[in-house]
Amino acid sequence: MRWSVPPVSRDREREVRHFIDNKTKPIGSLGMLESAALQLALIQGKMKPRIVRPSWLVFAGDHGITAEGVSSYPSAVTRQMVLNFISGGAAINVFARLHGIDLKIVDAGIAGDVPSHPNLIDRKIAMGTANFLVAPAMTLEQCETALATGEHLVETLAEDGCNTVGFGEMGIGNTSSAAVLMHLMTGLPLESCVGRGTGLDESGVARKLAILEQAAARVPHCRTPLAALQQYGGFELAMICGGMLAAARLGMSIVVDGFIVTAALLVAQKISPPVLDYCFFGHCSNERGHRDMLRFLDRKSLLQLDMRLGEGTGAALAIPILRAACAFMSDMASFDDAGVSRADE
Ligand SMILES: O=C(O)c1ccc[n+]([C@@H]2O[C@H](COP(=O)([O-])O)[C@@H](O)[C@H]2O)c1
Ligand SMILES: Cc1cc2nc[nH]c2cc1C
Repeated sequence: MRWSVPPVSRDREREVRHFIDNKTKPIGSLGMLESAALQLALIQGKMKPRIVRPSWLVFAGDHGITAEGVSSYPSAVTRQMVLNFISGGAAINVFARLHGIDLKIVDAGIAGDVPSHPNLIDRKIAMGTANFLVAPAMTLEQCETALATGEHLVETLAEDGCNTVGFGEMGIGNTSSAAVLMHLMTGLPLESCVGRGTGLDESGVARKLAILEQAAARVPHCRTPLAALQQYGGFELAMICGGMLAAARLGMSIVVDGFIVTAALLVAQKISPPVLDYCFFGHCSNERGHRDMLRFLDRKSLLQLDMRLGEGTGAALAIPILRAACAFMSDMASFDDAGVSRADE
């Protein structure tokens, strides 16, 4: 099957654990660095894994549902922020430069023209999705094109020698898409999936919830991942979903960002559950629902910084942690090397 992902082999798990436990530290004392190192070693099939050419794809798209007043910012901000990304002034630009991350912005479906630029990849499917309160967000053909586009972009990164890909997004209104997808993929009540997004107040969140309840009722029993993505997704969400499945199939590590990127992963793991073997969760976003998404997936995030920005920023900040996990595997002395006594039997 085109989208099927092989699980990471666990054959060398004992050997890798033994290698970690032989480092000069009490067993388990490096905490989540140890689980990250184990996972990286198994993904790469190497005792000394490395983060090579970390590359971030930030997918931008607009959302027809914004016509219902579900966001505190106007749709025009999607395009304006993309101009900011290409001139290098957004938070993700700053963090990417700080950590030596290659950054590309993808026009997945911005509702407006954007001038061409070397860091902008034009894959515009349409000028934003349709309003999913009244119609499917996209056609099945658009959905399949978006999945394949994400796949091809990640294949190109792999051909260029990147082994670690981070996903980011920009799209006014996309917490509405993400909330409905979360509801459909996890079965959790919509109420626990809907939050403030860019900054709605309590009454704004109540109105957003009422609109999303009505939208979700438009298609009863919409539980298959492809149908959910077509009905309620966004072009950027669908590209991220296809990109993640490709990255996993190619044996790359995936760094997941916040609420919206994890919603795309919820869809991807319904298509092929082993994609999760390749995922690292950069941070736990403050957007309502993200913590429950991570609980549903039974995964912990590397960071918890009360952020809720998107753009791939929370994922980018986790790169030094993944590098630290690689560094202790390759450079730290073992008990034998250093002549340090082990714990008493
Ligand atoms: O990453 C997150 O957890 C996150 C949480 C809340 C908002 N955002 C960003 O805010 C935008 C969507 O918010 P909204 O209110 O317009 O649906 C979109 O551009 C996201 O990148 C991102
Ligand atoms: C200014 C701004 C920057 C963003 N970056 C990601 N989502 C965003 C939403 C807004 C409103």
